[in-house]
Amino acid sequence: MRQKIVIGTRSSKLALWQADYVADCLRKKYPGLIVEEKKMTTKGDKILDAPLAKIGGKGLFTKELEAEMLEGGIDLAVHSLKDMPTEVPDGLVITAITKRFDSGDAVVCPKYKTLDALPQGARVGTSSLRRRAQILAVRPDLELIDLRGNVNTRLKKLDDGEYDAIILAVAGLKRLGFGDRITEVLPKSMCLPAVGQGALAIEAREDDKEIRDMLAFLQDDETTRCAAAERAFLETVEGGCQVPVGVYAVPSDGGVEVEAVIASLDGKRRFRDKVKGEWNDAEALGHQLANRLLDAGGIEILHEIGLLLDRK
Ligand SMILES: NCc1[nH]cc(CCC(=O)O)c1CC(=O)O
Repeated sequence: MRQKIVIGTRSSKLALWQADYVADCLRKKYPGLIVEEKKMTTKGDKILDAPLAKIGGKGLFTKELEAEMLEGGIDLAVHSLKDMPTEVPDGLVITAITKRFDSGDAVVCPKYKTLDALPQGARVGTSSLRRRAQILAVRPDLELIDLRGNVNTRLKKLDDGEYDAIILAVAGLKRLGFGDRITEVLPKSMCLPAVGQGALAIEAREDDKEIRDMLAFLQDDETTRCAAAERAFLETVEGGCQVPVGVYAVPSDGGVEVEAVIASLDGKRRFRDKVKGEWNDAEALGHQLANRLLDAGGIEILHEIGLLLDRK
């Protein structure tokens, strides 16, 4: 048993909440263990003036932490699973995925409350192509405007009157104590979440058996299986957080059901479908669903967006 563990984290309030959460779980489980946090800045934190989709690049929020872990400067990193690229660098693994409580997307709109109630042409802030496409599909009249920055900054921009409504992950808002600002949770029938949205990924060195054993208790098996299906879907459509795809896996009849969408940026074309199967086939189901949506026409959308270079 290690006497001291160093957790690497980004320094946004949300990232710190997530690192603190894991640190507290570790201290409770292993009384006497010294748990330290090392705050780091990633490329995604530095570039705040460009839309995420334009900066591109995988691992925008993870790379610097991963390099530090490989060097031995930190023992583990806590990430939002949704920010994790499907490929983890050699020598590292996602060693545990924590229980997901909230997977959905929220509307924060003090004046009109719901998306339906927004007046014609209202200004809606989101930096996610996935949210943009799915919202335009039902409300093509709305003006979608890019919104960057951490959760606190985004809420401030709304309060300053730059937007009529903004869309954020339910999980992030609740973690930071802003659950009461949510005026609507978008139904999954309208808006499918990002891969892994709401779950935490704990990344460690692959060969660090001691740390990995110590972290094993944080793993939630159900969430892990669902995440496997969702990440397999993403792997096949080949994108990061910033492609207009949504996917959501849930336990169903002792197995798993996976539902996904690929949508054009204007929301006019949408390919959405679902598959159901055994727990053990979670990954295969994710791949299968991705291929089905690509074949149905999704592949043209991804080509248009220029994100899909090579179909695997
Ligand atoms: N891309 C930023 C990001 N990464 C994780 C979350 C929220 C927490 C989560 O989904 O687990 C957010 C903010 C948001 O999308 O509103």
